[in-house]
Amino acid sequence: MTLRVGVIGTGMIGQDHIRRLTKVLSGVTVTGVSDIDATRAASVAPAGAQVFATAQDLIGSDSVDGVVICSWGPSHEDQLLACIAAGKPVFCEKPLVTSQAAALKVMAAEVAFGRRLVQVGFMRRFDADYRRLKAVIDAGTLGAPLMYKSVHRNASVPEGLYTSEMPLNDTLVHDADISRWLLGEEVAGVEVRVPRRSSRGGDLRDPVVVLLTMRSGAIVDVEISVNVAYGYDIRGEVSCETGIAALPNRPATVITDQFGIRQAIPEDWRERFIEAYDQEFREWIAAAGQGTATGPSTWDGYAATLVADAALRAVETGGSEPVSMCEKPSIYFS
Ligand SMILES: NC(=O)c1ccc[n+]([C@@H]2O[C@H](COP(=O)([O-])OP(=O)(O)OC[C@H]3O[C@@H](n4cnc5c(N)ncnc54)[C@H](O)[C@@H]3O)[C@@H](O)[C@H]2O)c1
Ligand SMILES: O[C@H]1[C@H](O)[C@@H](O)[C@H](O)[C@@H](O)[C@H]1O
Repeated sequence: MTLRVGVIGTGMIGQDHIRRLTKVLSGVTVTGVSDIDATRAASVAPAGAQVFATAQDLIGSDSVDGVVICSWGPSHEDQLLACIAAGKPVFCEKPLVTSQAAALKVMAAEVAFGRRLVQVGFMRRFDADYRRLKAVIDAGTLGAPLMYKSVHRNASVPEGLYTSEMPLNDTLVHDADISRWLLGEEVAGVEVRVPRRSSRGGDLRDPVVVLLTMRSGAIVDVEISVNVAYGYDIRGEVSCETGIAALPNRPATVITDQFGIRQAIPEDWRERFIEAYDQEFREWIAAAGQGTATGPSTWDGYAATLVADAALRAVETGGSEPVSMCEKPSIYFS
């Protein structure tokens, strides 16, 4: 069976996902696209795909079995609720939504539907290196994890569009999710420290250091820098009782020339996580074909939203902000 997919939001990542859905992956075809910028949608629509005037038209169409949401975060809530109302499996780019209230609304709708329909785009969980790191921690041979260091550096961010809240409510969500997944527990509290500002970002609050205290007492420290110029640099290191487990630096050809001996650094997330995005969609296509979803869920999106909200509060208060979650609905136990 071929899954017929509609893509909402045809900007940077929407176009990259259209490329993988049409040129890389099998068992899937893009039958529709939609964007508030209709010219952009029309210019990137693959051959044979219909350009829908609105996201709601796309979601309701008989030619769409599953939906991929790549619009801006604040639009996700309405689009997710429409997908759930239509009973259609949906892959939604992070962040799931941008407020706790919205996350609870989406969760209530999915629970009322009775099974998972939503997969959130936390692609790190599909990255082979992160999967190997988790396997080492889960094996328990290094003892209990005590600390995790997560480094998240972007070369640059879109000027004017990326605001001072976004390191905490757009970028941090990846680190929050991967920390919960690697350590197998929820976040209990969040603190934020703001070091000397990088002059490269103008008024942008950059970098930031975020401390997550997990329920066991394990501590995660996250560096978020979004203007480092040299490339997209993602690192992770777990300190356990009797050893350390760390992500490898990505293998790359070693170049020797007049500038020295060096390895290239990925330019951005598209390059660094190219295989992870392919794999998250392979798994989504298989699950969506069965009318459901797999991997990061609405619950995980909700958890990351709470961490983002707490981080934004912590910047204001300068203290530790608690994270308290509602009871986990049974559809999210796998
Ligand atoms: N998983 C990742 O690594 C990753 C990487 C990049 C972006 N993202 C996420 O993907 C989403 C899109 O990011 P981007 O970088 O592609 O942004 P972008 O600005 O390049 O593209 C977003 C597109 O969505 C369209 N859009 C906005 N609101 C819409 C609506 N209500 N209906 C239809 N179209 C709408 C815009 O016109 C634009 O074309 C964001 O949520 C972002 O956080 C995730
Ligand atoms: O939307 C992007 C994307 O999620 C990247 O993976 C992250 O590194 C960026 O900081 C964020 O702005």
